[in-house]
Amino acid sequence: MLLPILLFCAGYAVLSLFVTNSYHQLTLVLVPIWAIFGLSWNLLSGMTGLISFGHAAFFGLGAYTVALCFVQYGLTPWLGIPLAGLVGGISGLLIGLPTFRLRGHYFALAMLAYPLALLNIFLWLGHQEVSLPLIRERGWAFLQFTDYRIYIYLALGLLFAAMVAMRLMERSRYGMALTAIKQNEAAAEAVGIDTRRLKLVTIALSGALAGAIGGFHAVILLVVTPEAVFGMLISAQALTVAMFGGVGTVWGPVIGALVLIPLGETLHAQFGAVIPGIQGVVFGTAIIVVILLAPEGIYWKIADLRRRRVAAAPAVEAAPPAPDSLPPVAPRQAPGPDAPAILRVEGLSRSFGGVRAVQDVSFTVRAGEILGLIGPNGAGKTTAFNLLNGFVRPDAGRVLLDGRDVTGLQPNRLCRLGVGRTFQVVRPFARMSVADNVMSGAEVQARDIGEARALTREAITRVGLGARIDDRAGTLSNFDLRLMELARALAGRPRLLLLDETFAGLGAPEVERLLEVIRRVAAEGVTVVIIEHTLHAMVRLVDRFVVLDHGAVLAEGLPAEITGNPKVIEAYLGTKWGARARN
Ligand SMILES: Nc1ncnc2c1ncn2[C@@H]1O[C@H](COP(=O)(O)OP(=O)(O)OP(=O)(O)O)[C@@H](O)[C@H]1O
Repeated sequence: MLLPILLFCAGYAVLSLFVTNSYHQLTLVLVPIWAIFGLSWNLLSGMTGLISFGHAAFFGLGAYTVALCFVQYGLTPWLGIPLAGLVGGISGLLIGLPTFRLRGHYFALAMLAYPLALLNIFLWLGHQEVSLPLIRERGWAFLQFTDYRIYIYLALGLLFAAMVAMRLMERSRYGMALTAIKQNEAAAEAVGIDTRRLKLVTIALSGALAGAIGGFHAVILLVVTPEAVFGMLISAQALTVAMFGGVGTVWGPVIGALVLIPLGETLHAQFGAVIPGIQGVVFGTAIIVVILLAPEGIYWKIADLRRRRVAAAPAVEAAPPAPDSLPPVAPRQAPGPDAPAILRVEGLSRSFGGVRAVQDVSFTVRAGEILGLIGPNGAGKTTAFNLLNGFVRPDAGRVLLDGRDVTGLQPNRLCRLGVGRTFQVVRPFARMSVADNVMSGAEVQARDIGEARALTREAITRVGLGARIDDRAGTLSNFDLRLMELARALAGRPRLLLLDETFAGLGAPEVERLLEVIRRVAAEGVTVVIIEHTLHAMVRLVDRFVVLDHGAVLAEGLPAEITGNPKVIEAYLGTKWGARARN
C-alpha cells in the first residue's frame, strides 16, 4: 500500500538531482506544494463530498502567519510553519461551525466568501506586501538555502508524510465514517456517526494542512500579498489539481500537480509577458478537458480502462453468483398484547407551514414484533419515521425507547441506543465493494477496524449477500442494493429496526426473498417497524398494523382486521369502495 508512494517520492528525488536550472528547480518545489494543497482540499471535499471553493482562506492565513511572525517577531519558519498549521486548523473550526449549517451548493458558495473577506481584511490592515528578509549567514536556522534542491527534498518529505497519512486514514474507522458521509449524510447519522463533529474534525485537519503548506510556500517565494494567497486562483488551483487528477484518492492531487503545475509555469515563463494570467487559462482549460473526457479525473479514468481490459478477458465473464440460501427461519412467535413496549409514541405532532404532516399520533411497538406503519401517499408515514428517528423534531409529543424519553435526540445518538434505519433511496459507492459499502454501519458497535470487518461480514451473511461480499456495488441489481442497505443497518446490531419502503419497485420473487430475510431478522430478536404504502406484501409479514391517514392514526390492529376495515379501504380506494365494504 505504501510502496508505490515510496517509489514515487524516491524517483522524484533522484530526478531532481539531475535538474540544475534554478527555474526548473522552483517548478520541482511547486509540484509537491500544490499536490499537498490539493490533498488538503481532497480531505475535506473529496472524502466528504462537501465542495470547498474557499481553501485559499487556510492557505493565505498560513502564509501570513509565517511571514508576519518572521518579520515582526523574528520567528523562524521552522516554528512558523507548524504555527501556520495550527492557525489553519483553528480557522477551519471557526469556518466550519457556521458553514456546516449549509449543504450542497450553498456550502460551496459560502466557502467562497472567506478568502474574499480575508483578502480585504489584510489589505485594510496594511499588509499589501510582506517580504521575508534574507538571512544568508544562518540559512539553516531560518529555512533559507542557496541550493534549491533542499527545498525540493523538504517539500517531497512533506508530500510523502501527507500521502502516507491520507492512505492510512482512508482505511481507518475515520476514513470509513467520512465515506459514509459522502455516500449519504442522513444515512451516516442513522448508523451512529456524529456527522457534525466528524466534519468539524475534517475541516480542521484540512485547514491545518493547507495552512502549513501556505506557510512553506511563503518561505519559497519570500513575499506574501493578499491577492497571491487569498485570490480566487489559489482556491481554484487546489480544486483543479484534485479534480484533474482524481477526486477522493491520494494520487489525484499528485497527478494533477505533476501535469498542471509544470505546464502552467512553462507557459507563464514563455508567454506570461504577452498573456498575463496564462496560469488561470491553463487551470480553466484543465477543468473543461476533465469534464469532457474524464469527469472523475485521470486516476479514475485509467483505473476504469484497466478494469474494462481485465473484464474483457473471457475468464472473468462469469455470471453473478447465485444468491446464498438462507438458513431456515427459526420459529417465531408474535409477541402478545402484554409484551413489554420497546417504543412508545405519545401525541406526536409536526406541521410544515400550514401542512399538519403528523397530528397527535400515538402507538406502541412491542418488543420482538413486526409492526407495519401504512397509509396512502402523503399520509405522514415518512414524517412519523423521521420523528422517531430524530431527523425531525416534533412540535408536540414524546418518543419513549424502553421507557426513556428520546424525543428529538440526534439520529446518531439514537443509533447508539440500538435503533437502526434503512432509507428508501439507496446511494451506494459504485466503485467500492459491498463490504466497504456496508462497513460504515458497523461504526456504532465496532471498537476497531477488525471488529468492524467481522460485523460487516456477519450482517452481509444475514441478508444472504455473502457470495457478493467482494463485488463492486456498481454491479449489483436494485434488489441486491436493497439487501446491502439492510445489511448496513444490521451491521450496527440494532434492537429496533426501522425499514423505509423496502419493497418499493421489487418484483414478486424478490419480494418473497426479502420477506424471508426480514422474518429471519425478526426471528433473531430484532423488533421491526416497516413503512409501506402498499398492503399486499405487508399482510404476510407484519403482526400488527398502524394505519395513518392525513397525518393521524386511522386504525390499528391485526392484518385481518385492517384489510377488512371499511375506513382503511376508503382511505386507500375512495368512498365508493369504502361504502361497498360496509355493505
Ligand atoms: N419538509 C417538508 N416541508 C413541507 N411539507 C412537508 C415536508 N415533509 C412532508 N411534508 C408534507 O407532509 C405531508 C406528509 O408527508 P409524508 O412524506 O410524511 O407522507 P408519506 O405518508 O410518507 O407519503 P409517501 O408515501 O408519498 O412517501 C405531505 O402533505 C407532505 O407534502
